[in-house]
Amino acid sequence: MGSHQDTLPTPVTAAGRDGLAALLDRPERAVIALDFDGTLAPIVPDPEQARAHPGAVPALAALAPLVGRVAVITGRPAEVAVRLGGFGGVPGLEHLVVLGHYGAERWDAVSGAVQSPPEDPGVAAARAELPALLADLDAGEDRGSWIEEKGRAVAVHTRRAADPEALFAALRTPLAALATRHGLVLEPGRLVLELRPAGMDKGVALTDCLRESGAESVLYAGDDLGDLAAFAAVERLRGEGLPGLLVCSASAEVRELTDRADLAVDGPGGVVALLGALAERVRGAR
Ligand SMILES: O=P(O)(O)OC[C@H]1O[C@H](O[C@H]2O[C@H](CO)[C@@H](O)[C@H](O)[C@H]2O)[C@H](O)[C@@H](O)[C@@H]1O
Repeated sequence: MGSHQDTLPTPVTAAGRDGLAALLDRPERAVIALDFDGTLAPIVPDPEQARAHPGAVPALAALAPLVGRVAVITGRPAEVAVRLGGFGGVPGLEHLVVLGHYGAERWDAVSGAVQSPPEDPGVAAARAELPALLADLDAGEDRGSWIEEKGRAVAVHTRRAADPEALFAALRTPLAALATRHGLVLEPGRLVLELRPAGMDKGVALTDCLRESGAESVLYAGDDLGDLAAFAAVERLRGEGLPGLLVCSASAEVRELTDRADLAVDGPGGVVALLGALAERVRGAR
């Protein structure tokens, strides 16, 4: 990896500068938590083709031994994020944790196993109704929608449609109604509408992870609407005295995180550069 020593950016907010200072002061008590798609992995049209940015695993592996914990918190099934990210069996990532399905699943590198709750029967019921509903709306696969089977959730993607935003907008209300009918919630994301069980979000997942780790500071990086719950958790915890740094992996597709972030970087490449610069700064201070 090249030198990042002089490239550690300064957060634009006082709270973010405090968060970064606390992280650098006691890195061994810091938690670094990151989203996967759009943050560690560039966005691509086919979710199965997504891969971690080539610099992501080396940067995480360099940083992880220097901090209290590194966690990936993702809407993906944990096993899928581990596979697409290439996170398993990596020297330096022996204690990595991947919290999948917005925190409902947990994979840890020590055991290599995934812990999951029982499946919600509402997901199977909603899944069974989806193809007919999309056909009734003239929004089937022939119109560019694509159903992602996620096991504990089901998602409808519109990125491949001729007008992805228009299809997304047209599907939002009917899919919200379908979710409600089956006791699920609708999770909107980057040209994706996911129907998933209620009761867990990235804010709950991050808060639990911080408590379990005895964290004294946190860095959270995300790019999409599902990351706002984690942003809100960090904001709340800052009010309770836990310093935190909010990083936005910025894109032209999502604006909602930029104003809430202490630091905006240019997509996964910017996140990787930030992680590398952090590792160098921490190592240099030893
Ligand atoms: O929480 P995340 O790790 O950000 O996962 C959120 C969703 O990401 C995936 O969809 C997004 O990435 C795809 C691949 O780049 C892209 O094609 C799609 O348009 C994006 O929305 C994934 O497919 C979903 O299951 C995740 O929930």
